[in-house]
Amino acid sequence: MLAIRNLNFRYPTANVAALSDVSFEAQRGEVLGLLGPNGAGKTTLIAHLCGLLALQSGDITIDQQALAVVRASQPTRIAVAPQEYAFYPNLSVVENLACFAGVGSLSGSEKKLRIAECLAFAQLERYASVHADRLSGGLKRRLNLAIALLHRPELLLFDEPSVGVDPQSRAFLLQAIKQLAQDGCAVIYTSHYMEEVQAIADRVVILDQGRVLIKGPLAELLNANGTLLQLALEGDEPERLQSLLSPFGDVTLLGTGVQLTLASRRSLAGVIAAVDAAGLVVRHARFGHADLEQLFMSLTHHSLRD
Ligand SMILES: Nc1ncnc2c1ncn2[C@@H]1O[C@H](COP(=O)(O)OP(=O)(O)OP(=O)(O)O)[C@@H](O)[C@H]1O
Repeated sequence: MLAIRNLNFRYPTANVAALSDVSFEAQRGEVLGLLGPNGAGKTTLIAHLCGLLALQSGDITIDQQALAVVRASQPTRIAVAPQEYAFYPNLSVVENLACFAGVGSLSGSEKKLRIAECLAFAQLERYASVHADRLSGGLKRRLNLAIALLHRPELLLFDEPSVGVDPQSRAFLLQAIKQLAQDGCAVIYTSHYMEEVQAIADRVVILDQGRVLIKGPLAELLNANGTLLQLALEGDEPERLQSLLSPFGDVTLLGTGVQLTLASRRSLAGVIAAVDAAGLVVRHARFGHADLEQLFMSLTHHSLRD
């Protein structure tokens, strides 16, 4: 549905590119998780999709048509639920919906029906007559969501929608976004919370310093990347552990411990035996497939939150 090809972008005042040769696709019926640490280029990418930044080089198409053409001729096919609150604070919830419904092509009974459906989907019926500025942070995000859905968009962009949201609203938002993809939308969900992306994404693109570091179906990425062992010692001697374990695979310092990506043909038993023979006492151990954070760390040797 959405195809991004070889996208490059540099802000006029910047020395380095914000996006370098970025290519990926988003499909209907799927949540694409766009993940990356601060400054990775997520907002710059979303700004392109919203038409806020002009292309410098590369292509963005929707069903093989240039994005700019689609945005000009059928703007309601794409909707964004932005990081900031995108509504009129002095209007009630339902007045906001009526106002944004009027901006597009909705009118008459269809407009009324769609407002009711979006209120219901975002579970905002109880707050319909409340002024938007009196809503809690979580309810404000839900109003952003309801507004974004009014015109039945085919591509929905969520830019860090859960920042500053209480856990209950966060769980609701994640479930609602998953539902939208199941109903046939293409959804792009940006976040620097890898747990969220891991919870809802079908496909993942990880950006780092403006480049695509890794992309693919979430399940494949998590299964393909070997087995990880995280160890911490009594007495906090991670450097000693790092040199001891380096023959067993790729070792990264991780706070007071280390993370080892086991090389093929190396076994967990061998690692334990080596630690034991060195007389080291293990305080914490975790063994299993990598999660997205660990995958990112094993590729970049720094954390998503650095
Ligand atoms: N208006 C601007 N002028 C110059 N450089 C910018 C501008 N906006 C962003 N940048 C730079 O472009 C790069 C990508 O920034 P961007 O905001 O897209 O990253 P991000 O992944 O959204 O980060 P965050 O999670 O912190 O929002 C960074 O190096 C940033 O400093």
